[in-house]
Order: sequence, then structure tokens, then C-alpha cells
Amino acid sequence: MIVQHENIESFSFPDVCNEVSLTQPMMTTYMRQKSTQEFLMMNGASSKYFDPGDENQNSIYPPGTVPLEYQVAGHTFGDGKSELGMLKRKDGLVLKPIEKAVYGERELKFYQELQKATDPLSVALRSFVPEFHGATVLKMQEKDVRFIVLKDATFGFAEPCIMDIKIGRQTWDPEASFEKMEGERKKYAECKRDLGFCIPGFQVYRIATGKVLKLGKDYGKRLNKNTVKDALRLFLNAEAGLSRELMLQLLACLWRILCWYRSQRRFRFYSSSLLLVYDARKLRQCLRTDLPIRVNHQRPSPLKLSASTGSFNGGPLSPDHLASQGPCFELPSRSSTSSAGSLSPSVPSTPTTPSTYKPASCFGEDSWHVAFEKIRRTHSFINNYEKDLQSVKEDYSSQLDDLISADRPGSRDFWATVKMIDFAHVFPTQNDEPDTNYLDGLENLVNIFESLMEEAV
Ligand SMILES: Nc1ncnc2c1ncn2[C@@H]1O[C@H](COP(=O)(O)OP(=O)(O)OP(=O)(O)O)[C@@H](O)[C@H]1O
Ligand SMILES: O=P(O)(O)O[C@@H]1[C@H](O)[C@H](O)[C@@H](OP(=O)(O)O)[C@H](OP(=O)(O)O)[C@H]1O
Repeated sequence: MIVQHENIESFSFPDVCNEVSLTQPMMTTYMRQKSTQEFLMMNGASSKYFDPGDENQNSIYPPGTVPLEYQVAGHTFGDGKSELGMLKRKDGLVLKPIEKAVYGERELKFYQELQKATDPLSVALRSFVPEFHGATVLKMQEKDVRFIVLKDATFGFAEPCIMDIKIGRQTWDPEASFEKMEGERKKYAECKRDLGFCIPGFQVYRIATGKVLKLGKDYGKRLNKNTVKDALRLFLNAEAGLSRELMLQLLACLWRILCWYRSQRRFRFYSSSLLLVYDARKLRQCLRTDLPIRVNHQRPSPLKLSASTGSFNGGPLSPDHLASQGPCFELPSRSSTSSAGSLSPSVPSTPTTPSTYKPASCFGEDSWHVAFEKIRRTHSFINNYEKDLQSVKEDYSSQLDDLISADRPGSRDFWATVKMIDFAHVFPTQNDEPDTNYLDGLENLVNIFESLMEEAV
């Protein structure tokens, strides 16, 4: 789609890209407002710029809400298929409409049960998903619409960069009709076949050009195993120099999710996404700062994760493989994991995750150092892989020490993270096998990130 506006120019991918000009960093706030205005116009809202706090808006949206300006994928207002899209509320929370009852109620139940659960597997999972703030009913054009209320994954970001990565070769659930299955099979075909994931959309505040680039599913559907890396580079602002600090923050999250996913036998996540987010404003500051991250490139960099180790290769993982090569924390026992589709703590089959597994939020109160120590523990493997990783870990550790060094005030703030989203097609596991559909895609994604890490400055 091309939108005509004085602030939109330079369509490098003619039918799929909106690039908003930001000529100077100082103009960013102004331009964000402009792009919001553009976005609202596209979605049938008032042409006047307003924020969600504006009570006098003449819009079709419930008072105190606007369409989520930074929605990069999924069902959106006026996309010709769905009537509803994501909204943003003035308190910064985002609202996901329940449009298709079965899917919506399933997702709501997933969040509700996850919120109540106290078992370690669920507690860990909770740290990977957006904070859940219940459900609410709002009137939209005379109709009552129920919404799931979530924390905005980009909350507090000045220049949010967001990428939606849908994980899994199979993006339809076991109850899908034949038509739905066929439809899904054809979409993002190359990426899903070769990598086990696809990219339905992303937006990036580009440091090299000073423009906001938004690419949607038409672009994503054309990607293949070779070009996907370019899309990631674009998203990561690699033109400005791929930042090791950014990569570490994202990789740390991806590793933790991977470790969790390898250990779990409770769910099958179909058509679920990882939302990669970071703040380009912070990235720009980080790239401008000569110390200390940039001193790292003076060291010989051993940042190569050996593909020969097998652990991150995309092949299917058998339970035996997991037992011999999996994370160093023990796997839940077989008897305790079967058929546990529910997150409720009262379900007798809740896994008894051992005490060595200490879930911790990716980011938050922890310093880089503490957080990374935890990651190091959960990312350990009980074989030669451990040896292979040793030098890598040492290098990471010193980088992380650099990152929290006292002469970088504010360096403890995290400005990139990964959240698991979209649980409309989550099903209980029917056997004790790992969810290779999701795992293959996630492992391939981690592999790509690890190889990109080698390019980081
Ligand atoms: N917690 C969140 N914070 C910020 N943005 C979010 C959040 N949840 C969703 N989004 C935005 O909304 C988009 C769609 O989200 P989601 O995948 O949950 O919707 P969907 O309509 O079910 O998608 P699909 O069509 O793939 O089923 C995401 O790509 C992201 O841009
Ligand atoms: O990326 P695309 O091409 O937009 O494809 C959509 C995507 O697969 C969504 O996950 C799916 O939503 P569901 O969760 O509802 O299955 C939607 O189905 P829909 O067209 O039936 O809404 C598809 O159209």
C-alpha cells in the first residue's frame, strides 16, 4: 500500500513499504505525531492528531483509545479482512480485540490461567509474554467488543523498532479446516519450509537514513532463506554498524525462550509469534558512544558458535537428544508432563521443575551481569558443546561487564527485548514429544542471530 503524504517518500519496495522521513533526530517527536496522524487517517480516524487521552475526538474508536500505531502484523482496522485491530489506551496498555470468538476466548483463557499459575514452568513462561491486565468490554459503533488488555512491549521506547516473527512450519492448528490449512500452507512458503519461521511485518527507525521504514506481509511473503538475513539486518539497523549490545540483549532473550521451550512438554504453539523490539534512540546513543562497547572489536573475537555441535541445528529434536544435549537444568519427568494442556496449578500433571531451574525475567531489576549469569547457566550443555562455548561465554562476560561499567550512566537500562505473543492457537500436547514445529523455527532463528553476532561491532 502506498500512502500519499508529504512525510512519506522513497519507496524502495514500491507496494509494501511506507518510509517516513525524519530529517533530523530533533524532529523525531514531531514526525512521530505526523506518522500517527497518517496512520489514523489510513484507519478512518479523525485527520487531526490526537493522543489516546484526547476525550473530544470524533472517531469511531472508544474514548481514550486509538489504533495501535506501531502494529506491524496481524488483524488491523480497515485491512479489508477484519473489522477490528489492536488499540492503544492512554495508560499505555494495548487492547487486542476478540473478533473470532473461539480464537479470542482461547487466548484470553491462556493468559488468565497463566496469570494464576504458580508452577515453575508457568512462572518462567510468564516472564516471556506481555504482562496481562485482564479483559475489558468497550463499545465500538454500537457493538460491545471484548478486548484482552496487555502491556505494550515497546512501553517507554522513544523510537520503537518492532518485528513480528511467526514461528513454525505449520501455522494452522489441529482443528483447522482443509481450506484454512491449504491457505496457510501457501503463505510465506519458502521461509516456512526452509527455516520454520516467517516475518509478517516490521518497522524500523533507520539510523542510516533518518527514516521510519514499515514493511508488511507482502514483503514478508517474498522472503526466502537467503534474503531473510537481509530483512533482519535492516531491522537491526546493521547499516549503521550491527550493535553487539543490541544483539546481546535480543539473543539473551531468545536463548532463554529456547531453553524454556526445549524443556516444556505441555503445549503446542501454532501460529504464535515472537515480537522483537528495541528502541532506536538508545541504539543511536549506543553507537555514538565510543566506550566501552566499541573497545571490544580490538580483542580477537571468538564469537563463533560452532555449527558442528548440533545443539542449535535445525533438525528435529528427539527426547533422547534433549536428554543428552539439552539444557543443564533437568527436564520435567515424563509422568508429570503428559496431557497437561491447562496452566491451572490445580492440574495434577503440572511438571515438577527442579530447583536448579530458576526462572528470571530477561530484563528488569537484574543488572546485566546477574541476568547474563542466569542465562549462562540455562544455556549450558552437558557435553563438548560446553567446551566450545567456553571462550564465547568468557568474551560475553567481559562485554557484559563493559556494558554495566560505572562510566556509562544509564547503561543498566535495557532497551531491547523479545516477547512471545499471539496464543489464539495454543493446544495441549497429546504426547510426550517436544514441539518440533516451534523448536525448529526458533532454533533456526537463534542460529541466524548467532551468526549475525559475528558481524557485530
Ligand atoms: N503486547 C504488545 N505490545 C506491543 N505490540 C503488540 C503487542 N501485542 C501485539 N502487538 C502488535 O500487534 C500485532 C499483532 O498481534 P497478534 O499477533 O497478537 O494479533 P493477531 O491479529 O492475532 O495476529 P495474526 O493475524 O497473526 O493471528 C503484532 O505484530 C504487534 O505489532
Ligand atoms: O499473514 P496473512 O496473510 O495476513 O495471514 C493471516 C495469518 O495467518 C493469521 O495468523 C490468520 O489469523 P487467524 O489467527 O485468524 O487464523 C489469518 O487468518 P484469517 O484470514 O482467517 O483471519 C491469516 O489471513
